[in-house]
Amino acid sequence: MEDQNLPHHTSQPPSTEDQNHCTTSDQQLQNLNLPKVLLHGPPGFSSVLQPPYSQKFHLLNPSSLPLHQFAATHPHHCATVAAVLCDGGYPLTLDMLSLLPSLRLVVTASAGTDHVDIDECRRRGIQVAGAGNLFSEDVADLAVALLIDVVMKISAADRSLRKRHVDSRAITLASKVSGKRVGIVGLGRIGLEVAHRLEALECMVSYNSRKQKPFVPYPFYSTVLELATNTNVLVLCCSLNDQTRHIINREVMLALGKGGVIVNVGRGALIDEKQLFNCLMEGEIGGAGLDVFENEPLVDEHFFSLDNVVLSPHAGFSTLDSYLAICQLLGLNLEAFFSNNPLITPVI
Ligand SMILES: O=CC(=O)O
Repeated sequence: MEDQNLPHHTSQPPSTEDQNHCTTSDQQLQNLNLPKVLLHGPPGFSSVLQPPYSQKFHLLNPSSLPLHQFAATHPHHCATVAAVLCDGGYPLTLDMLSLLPSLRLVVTASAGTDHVDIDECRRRGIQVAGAGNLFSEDVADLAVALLIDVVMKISAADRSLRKRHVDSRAITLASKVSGKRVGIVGLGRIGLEVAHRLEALECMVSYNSRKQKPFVPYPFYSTVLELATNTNVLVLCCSLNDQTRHIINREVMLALGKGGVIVNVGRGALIDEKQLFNCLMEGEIGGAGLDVFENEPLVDEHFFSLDNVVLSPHAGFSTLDSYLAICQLLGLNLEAFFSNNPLITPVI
């Protein structure tokens, strides 16, 4: 696979060398009775499964080959793969799943599962485990950091200073974070973490989600349009599905208004990105902080020219602490499944 298709989740820190799928005969003998686990992620992905877990499975690592080519060249392996360990940036579509007739488990190194055909997994009785809440705090921290950066124009001021525009204060008048009316779209674990942080910043939090949450004190709006109408900032924390794709359209952006800011730590396609660019250009909204993009890992370069946009490379979960924790969690999920125990962080 091309380097440019490498995602985010588990591509760092630098990995040990990939395990080659053409194993030596000694290894083959050793592996005979071990469950076959196919690694579906960026080069270096094999390093996410560390000892002792890596020794409990027969790992197949086709990292340089797309899955369908691996299936064509190694049909015997694909016929008996019992589990797939995948990265959030690597899709597992219906077609791909059909190449793996013995598949019983998918473990993904991501909290989001929009890259996996969950309906097909459910239909075939394939269990799925994800990152659970492991990244929630990191992602919430980043969401708030992006919000503060856009509103207070920190990155813009930094760029200005580096260009020796020493009197940059004149052109980078920022606005206050405290007192902002912030609408959170999707009040799951990440959304709640964002809300708690914003309370400390004296923002007024409200939210939209599929259902009103009786246990939270924040005002609920049943549509994103109403939420946008009543807030200065939207923070997108919901998952991507058919109902939420382009949930932030031009109408919502216009409702948010000229000083409005959008922060996205969910998935790129929650926003109609072309309309976002147009609204930013036309001054219909004030700014955006984006950690996720519609065509990841590519970023629409139009955004590079906008000083009121802060960009981050889908890095909400990529602290070293969380990387170490996800490595362990992936192994624990595999081990649980093959010992007939419940998954640690089940999705289905
Ligand atoms: O985007 C990050 C994740 O889904 O874990």
